[in-house]
Amino acid sequence: MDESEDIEACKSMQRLPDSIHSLLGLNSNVTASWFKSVCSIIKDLQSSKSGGDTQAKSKKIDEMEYTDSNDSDKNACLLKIQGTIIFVFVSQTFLSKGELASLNSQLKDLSIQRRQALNDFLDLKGNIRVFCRVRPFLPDENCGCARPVLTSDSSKMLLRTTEKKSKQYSFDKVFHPQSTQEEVFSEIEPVIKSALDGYNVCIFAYGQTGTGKTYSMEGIPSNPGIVPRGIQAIFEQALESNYTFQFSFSMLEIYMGSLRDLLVPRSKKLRAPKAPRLSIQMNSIGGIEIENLICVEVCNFEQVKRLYNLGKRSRSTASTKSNSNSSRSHCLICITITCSAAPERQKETNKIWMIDLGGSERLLKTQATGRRMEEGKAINLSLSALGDVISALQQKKSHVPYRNSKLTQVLKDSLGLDSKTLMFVHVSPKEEDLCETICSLGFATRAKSIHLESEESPELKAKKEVEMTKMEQKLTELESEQKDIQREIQKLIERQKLLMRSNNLSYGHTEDSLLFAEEVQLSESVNLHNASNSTRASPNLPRFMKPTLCSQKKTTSVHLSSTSTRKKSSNPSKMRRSISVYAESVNFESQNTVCLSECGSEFSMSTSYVGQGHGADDDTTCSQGTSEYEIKQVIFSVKEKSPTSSTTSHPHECSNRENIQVEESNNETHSSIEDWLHLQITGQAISQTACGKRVFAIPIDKRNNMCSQQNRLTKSNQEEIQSFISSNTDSTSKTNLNDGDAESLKRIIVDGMSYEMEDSESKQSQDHDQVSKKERINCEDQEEFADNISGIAIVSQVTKTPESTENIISVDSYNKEFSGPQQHKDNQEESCLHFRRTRRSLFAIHPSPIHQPSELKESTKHINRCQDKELGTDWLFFKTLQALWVSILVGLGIHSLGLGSNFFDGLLF
Ligand SMILES: Nc1ncnc2c1ncn2[C@@H]1O[C@H](COP(=O)(O)OP(=O)(O)OP(=O)(O)O)[C@@H](O)[C@H]1O
Repeated sequence: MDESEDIEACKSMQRLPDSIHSLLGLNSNVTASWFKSVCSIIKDLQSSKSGGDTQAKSKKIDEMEYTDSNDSDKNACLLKIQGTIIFVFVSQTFLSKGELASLNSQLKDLSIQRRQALNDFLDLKGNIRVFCRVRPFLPDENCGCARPVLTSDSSKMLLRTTEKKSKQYSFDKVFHPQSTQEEVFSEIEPVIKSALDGYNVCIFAYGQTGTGKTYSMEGIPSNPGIVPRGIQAIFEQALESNYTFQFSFSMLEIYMGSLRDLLVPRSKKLRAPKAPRLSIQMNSIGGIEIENLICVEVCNFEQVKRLYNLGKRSRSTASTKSNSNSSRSHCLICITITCSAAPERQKETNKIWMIDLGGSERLLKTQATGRRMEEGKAINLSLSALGDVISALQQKKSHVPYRNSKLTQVLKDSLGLDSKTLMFVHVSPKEEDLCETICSLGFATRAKSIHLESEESPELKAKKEVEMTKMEQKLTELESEQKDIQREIQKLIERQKLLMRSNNLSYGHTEDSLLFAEEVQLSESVNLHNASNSTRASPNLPRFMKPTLCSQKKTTSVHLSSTSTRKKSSNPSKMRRSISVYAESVNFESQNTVCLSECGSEFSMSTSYVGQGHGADDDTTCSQGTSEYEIKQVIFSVKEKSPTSSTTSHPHECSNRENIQVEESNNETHSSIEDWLHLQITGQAISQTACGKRVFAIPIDKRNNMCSQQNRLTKSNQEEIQSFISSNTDSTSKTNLNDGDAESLKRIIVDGMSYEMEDSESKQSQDHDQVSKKERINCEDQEEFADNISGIAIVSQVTKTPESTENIISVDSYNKEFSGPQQHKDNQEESCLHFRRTRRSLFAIHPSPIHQPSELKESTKHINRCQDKELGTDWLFFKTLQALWVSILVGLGIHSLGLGSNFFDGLLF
């Protein structure tokens, strides 16, 4: 019986108790032959699915005899049949639960095997692989001249250096000019899988300016490149996976040795506030964190695409001799993948970097001057540092020179060890670019150094090929086996749902049937418990402690609503606020235990960023943590909630209801993302007070689509803050804020001061911004939007350790704090944006007495007085000492000159 037939059969069975029930009053229609045929259907059903004890019990059906003596006997017969059918349903429900548990454990084993097989396969292929891509001639290029680049086979390349000489280079693969984007991507796909298995991945596009790096990475709309394909593949593969993942997106560039967040739009205004400086930090487990980098939680390709387009607009590009739209920086895209429900993954959180490197160029050839020359130098320097690092890793040197450039510092935790690195070296087919081509191929050779040094013999190579083919086959088999089991699970879930519905329908009909079914259920649950440990049923409970069938029915609905209301996870070790729908109730056991219990852990992951149900306690806990890093993290509001929360969940968890929710939320996501992008654009609208202190502001657009209720200050709050800010420009005006407000504002001021300090330190990035203003894309609409901001929400001081996000004070917690208990209560709904600040900045306070609320003014005055007092005592003591010392010196001098008192008397008179 195939899947659809099975389900159809189940559906008909589902209707059977109903049909029988409807016959209860119409006994005249029930004949002996009808009774017999129903009994045989039930027997068939039992024999197909039941076994062991279930079958023994179902012998009852044979014992049934149709007696047509009177109506009450007929009714009794019908009730017996009904009860038996229910018994069959219930027993099958339990059997399928046992089956589900075993399928789940099989699936887990398979996924471990598959991960291992994939990793072995990639290890054999090489954890650092270098590819070469030869660009085709462009329509406006003269392809008449002899081509210096020839590809002999898929891994070798001949470069004709002179008329008679040619040099051979070998790579993991060579993509000739006609190679398609699909072919290129085929090399990426296994690595994407590896990224979902928890390995860090780096994909680089290297090459001379204008050789097609951006084409390979980004592609063109009609022919997308590695980045869009890769990201799409990540989401697709996550969907197919057994686990739920969280993804976040960051985009930055390294321009002339400094980092710049591409998700922070540049402002055209001269006096516009600068974005906080990005700095590279290492966390306690050796991971690299970029302080202040915006990190956006994403849950589908569409969101990433929009963010990517936003970031792309801010990239530093300029027209050069070789390329009219040349990238003058390294562009780094980072997808951070988190999956805490999968212990077999290599890491709980890992990263996949996709890097469009700046074009390598010979300055002599480009004849670049001024800034273009400086840019070229910076690019070449960092490329050389990257080459050194890759070469050192290939040669397994004890010292890897990561510190030599910002690029290698950022990628430190993603290059080497068990990370996967793919380098696509691009070359031009043009004769005139021969020197650059030699340079690029030289770089590639260095990156592949270990391969060249231990040049494999043909036999060894052939053996390796065979081994790899075997591994690939094994991998394919494991993957298809995995898919089969996933399908089985899905089928079983469908069946279970139908059976459950049947049970519910049937139980409603007669007391007898109900009691009978309960009896069966109890005995079956005992069997099931013995059969499977993974089932969290509590069959050993005495009957009075077990849920009644009515309560089971209720709990089904409770469960469904609980999944949608998304309670908060109690897991305190989670890095970020998590919302769990983990179902603790034993009531689920009798219905869909395996599915729900596993589902709980999955959902607790999948909905972690939705931002609901942030209790006050949470926020308090968050605020107390110690911090090393400062990362601005933007979390989509509840409307933006991750479809991955459902779609990437374990197949057997995907209830129809959840799927429907996902589809609905997807529609909302699109409009919300637009709004969020606007918010990002206007996010630069950092309110600036006259004294230069900055308040990091999150603008709220007029439609209020993106920001959730809790992230908005009430109108009066906003007015208060605005009046406070304006009052700061007038030192005589007094604020009428209460103690709590003043406290909060103190913190804002502290933030402002520390930003100010950071600003003064970030001269280099300011310079960059000054320069880039000339090259910047049109931001007028962004500015306009910024001018239309209707209000501001103030971001509070946030602390975080890399391991724990309990230490976050989010916007909502600030708002809670600021707006008092009422709003606090209301703020349980959603969250939108989280900005984190370092604890360090808390201490980086310039004592500035102006523009402070009265309490702060008072305290500052007090501090100043104390300081003056302390300083004054020291100063007096020092002056006295100095005077004494001078007097002694003068005395000694006079004495040595032999001048007596007569001399002084003569002077005076
Ligand atoms: N494989 C290819 N097929 C078709 N066109 C290509 C290919 N590779 C590159 N091009 C074209 O060549 C031009 C230059 O490519 P691209 O801008 O990607 O170079 P780049 O290496 O990124 O340059 P830069 O370092 O200056 O940014 C573009 O017009 C691009 O469309």
